[in-house]
Amino acid sequence: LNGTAVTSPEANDLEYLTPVTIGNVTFHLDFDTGSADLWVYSDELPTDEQTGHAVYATTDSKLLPGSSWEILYGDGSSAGGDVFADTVVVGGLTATMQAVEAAATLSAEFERDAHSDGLLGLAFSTLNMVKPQKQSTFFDNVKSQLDLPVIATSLKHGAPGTYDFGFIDENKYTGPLTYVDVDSSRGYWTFTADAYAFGDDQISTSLTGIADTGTTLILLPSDTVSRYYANVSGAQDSPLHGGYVFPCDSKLTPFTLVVAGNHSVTVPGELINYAPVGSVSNLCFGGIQAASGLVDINIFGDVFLKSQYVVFDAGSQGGPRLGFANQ
Ligand SMILES: O=C([C@@H]1CCCNC1)N1CCCCC1
Repeated sequence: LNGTAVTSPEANDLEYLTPVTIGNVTFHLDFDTGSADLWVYSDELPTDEQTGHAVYATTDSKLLPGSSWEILYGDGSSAGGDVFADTVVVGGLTATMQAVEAAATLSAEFERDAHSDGLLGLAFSTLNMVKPQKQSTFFDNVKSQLDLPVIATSLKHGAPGTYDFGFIDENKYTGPLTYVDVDSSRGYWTFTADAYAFGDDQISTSLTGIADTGTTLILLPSDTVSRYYANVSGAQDSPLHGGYVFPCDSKLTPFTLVVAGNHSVTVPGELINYAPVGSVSNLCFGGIQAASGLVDINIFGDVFLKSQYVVFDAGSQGGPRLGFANQ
């Protein structure tokens, strides 16, 4: 059995939300290939923090005795609580004894997110934060039902896309799929590009980072980012806006990763114009920004992933790997 779930972007493609049924309640969760916990808003939160969200009824649920969870994300946000076992359905696929992590505390960033009802982690289960015993991700729990141990993402700019589980949909991409090996030793979908390019200007330096559906932008080393915006007239690193901004009518340089020897994975300039900074100024915020001090790795987030049909292959032909094709 395989499955497909439709995922829909919030305003400015800030995050993509996908319906997940837990017990008999449907939650809209942020699928996150950069973490490995499935957590949801719950009745253990202060009532005002539950308002507007689907809420997990812990009083009707099967507790995992003695288990708890606490996560600090690289963007500084955090959440924590206790753990239950429940039936979780995504895109027609069912995990009967899925660890569902009920939020009892949320940081301000999550309290401000009026739309997401929680996260569904799709990184490797070694990254799960439940104690005393790590729990398996939804993907690990359904993997044995799938034809192939793969998740394939089709995230789009300003339009619904899909998460395919167990199969690769040839109708969703053009040209060949190019695969690159993944180093899963830190629990992320980490890969290395042999070189990268800003437009026609190739830089023969390797770039290692993670494919992270839960991060909005592309986050790179600050000197690399400054070199990119040197190509964009009128661009400036604005403390007021928290990163690089430029005139909204700028023609942005494409960003290319060179992988698997000589295959180019290119993000068109248009996708690097992330969004206007506000309703009055004609400044736009860049889709490539510097990784914050908290995070010491590069993150290829949604701005990157939107240009590709991406196959997160956990080992259909040996080790874990990522496949990229234009969509
Ligand atoms: O917390 C995160 C991200 C935050 C946004 C959502 N995806 C997971 N990490 C990924 C990069 C290394 C540090 C941990």
